[in-house]
Amino acid sequence: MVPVTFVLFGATGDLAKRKIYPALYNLFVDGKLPEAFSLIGLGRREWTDEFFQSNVEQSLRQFSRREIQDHGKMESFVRKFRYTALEIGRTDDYKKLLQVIEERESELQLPPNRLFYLSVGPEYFTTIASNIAESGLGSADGWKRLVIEKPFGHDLQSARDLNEQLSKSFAEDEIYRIDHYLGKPMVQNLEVLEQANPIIQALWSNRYIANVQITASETVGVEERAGYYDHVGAVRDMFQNHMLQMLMMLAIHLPHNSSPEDVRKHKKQVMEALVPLSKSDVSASVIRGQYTSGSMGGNPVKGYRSEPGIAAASMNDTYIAAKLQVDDFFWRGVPFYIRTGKRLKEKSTRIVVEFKEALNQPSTAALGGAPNLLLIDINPNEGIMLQLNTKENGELKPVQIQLHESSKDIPEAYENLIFDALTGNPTFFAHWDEVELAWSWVQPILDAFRDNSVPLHSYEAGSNGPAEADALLAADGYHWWFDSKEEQQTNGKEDKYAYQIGH
Ligand SMILES: NC(=O)C1=CN([C@@H]2O[C@H](COP(=O)(O)OP(=O)(O)OC[C@H]3O[C@@H](n4cnc5c(N)ncnc54)[C@H](OP(=O)(O)O)[C@@H]3O)[C@@H](O)[C@H]2O)C=CC1
Ligand SMILES: O=C1O[C@H](COP(=O)(O)O)[C@@H](O)[C@H](O)[C@H]1O
Repeated sequence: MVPVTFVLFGATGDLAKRKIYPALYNLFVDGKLPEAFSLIGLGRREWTDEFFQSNVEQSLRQFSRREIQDHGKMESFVRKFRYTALEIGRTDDYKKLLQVIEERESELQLPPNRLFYLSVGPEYFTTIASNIAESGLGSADGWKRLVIEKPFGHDLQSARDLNEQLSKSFAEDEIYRIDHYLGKPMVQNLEVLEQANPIIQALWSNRYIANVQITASETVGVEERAGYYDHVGAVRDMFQNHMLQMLMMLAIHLPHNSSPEDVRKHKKQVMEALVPLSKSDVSASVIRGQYTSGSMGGNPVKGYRSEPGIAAASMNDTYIAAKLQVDDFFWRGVPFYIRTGKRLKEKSTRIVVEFKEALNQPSTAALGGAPNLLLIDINPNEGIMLQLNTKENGELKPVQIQLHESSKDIPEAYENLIFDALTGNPTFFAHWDEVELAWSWVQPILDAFRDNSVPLHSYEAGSNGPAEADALLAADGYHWWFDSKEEQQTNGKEDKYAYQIGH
């Protein structure tokens, strides 16, 4: 692997501690970090290298998916880390940083390949990018890359402004916009599922698919992020990025041996085919919700407006469901239902593809069966399940066949994404075209929410969300799958439908 210096802005922060250090450590253990690797951590705090290294060590003990058993290995990992205090707005600090980087490069004989990872608030992105460019931190004798965390903008205009600013210092192919859902193994698998399986490929269109349901439900509430979340809501926090990325990954039809450019080109085509909503369409296709008090796992929990730091009359959305249409040759007429929310009954991210009934035959439901379904479990369980019908005692009976269940010892999203950024593979990062099209599609929803021209439905914490989201599907003759206990796949015998190969 190509030697590199990893320059981490926000090295003293929460994301670095919980995600970035553990990801780098697990890459190191798996032999997926370059032999010659240096990390320079940056923050305002006046830390020594030793203090920084011991913080990194502590974060590995607390957050790494692997238990730290080999102390020697961990020592050799943290020895690659150095710390320098830097104030983002102070240009002199970048000159000092350049010196530190060059000293380490010469000590370790590294070429000037530099990856700048911005694990700081979005208000700092443009200042950092321009200071990097102006201080000569990008060298003509090596490459430079910029990895940025979300949120990428607050709406369409601010995202465009941000991109314009960044592009003065970094070319598009040097910018890696993280969407951690794109790092999840099952989301990465979506590309292959259709491409590498002729059976699925043959069925993957409006000819056989009735509807697609994409759900990301969370049990957590707003936690300690009130200041951020109350201005953002589910639509910006999850829908504009993670949910639309999952839709793109499911709906693309890729040619064989596709390149990263093919993936991006086809994702862009999906976004271009999304039927736009006018502001006045929003109330017919979008459900906005906010949680009230309720109970989670038997414990009472507060409603959103009583959470610390949340405005008492907040109209912020903690839930959103929407019906989308992809108007292209493959998907015309197939509704995509998407929903995400906080303080829901379970933590689960999944995609359900519901197939149409057989032609010229009575409905399978009338005979005791159920529609054929393909369930793609993304998080926290990972797996694929196919629901078919069989006959038992003269009656149809749905059975669920577990096609794939991932082992627990698999890389986390951040490991996959950091590895790709280090090796220069942009496939699973959000290209500007996708981000812009996603903001464009979402903008009428933002406007309607801001103007309160759509109702804010309340739902009890611990429920499946507002009843109005059920009505969105019922109007088309469908319902959300796997919301009720008896439909749920439980790996167990009490499950009404469960039938599992090998169990
Ligand atoms: N935490 C998470 O789970 C997630 C975070 N994100 C995104 O990641 C980014 C970082 O989040 P998070 O780690 O939680 O934030 P924190 O507030 O925990 O950390 C912020 C970091 O920025 C540094 N910093 C702030 N201001 C300055 C400044 N003026 N000069 C130099 N350094 C500065 C801080 O260093 P110091 O205090 O030493 O000055 C600290 O290291 C944000 O964009 C967030 O939206 C995205 C997904 C999940
Ligand atoms: O980006 C975000 O994602 C998390 C949910 O991520 P997951 O991997 O646990 O599904 C969400 O809680 C957070 O609000 C949001 O900013």
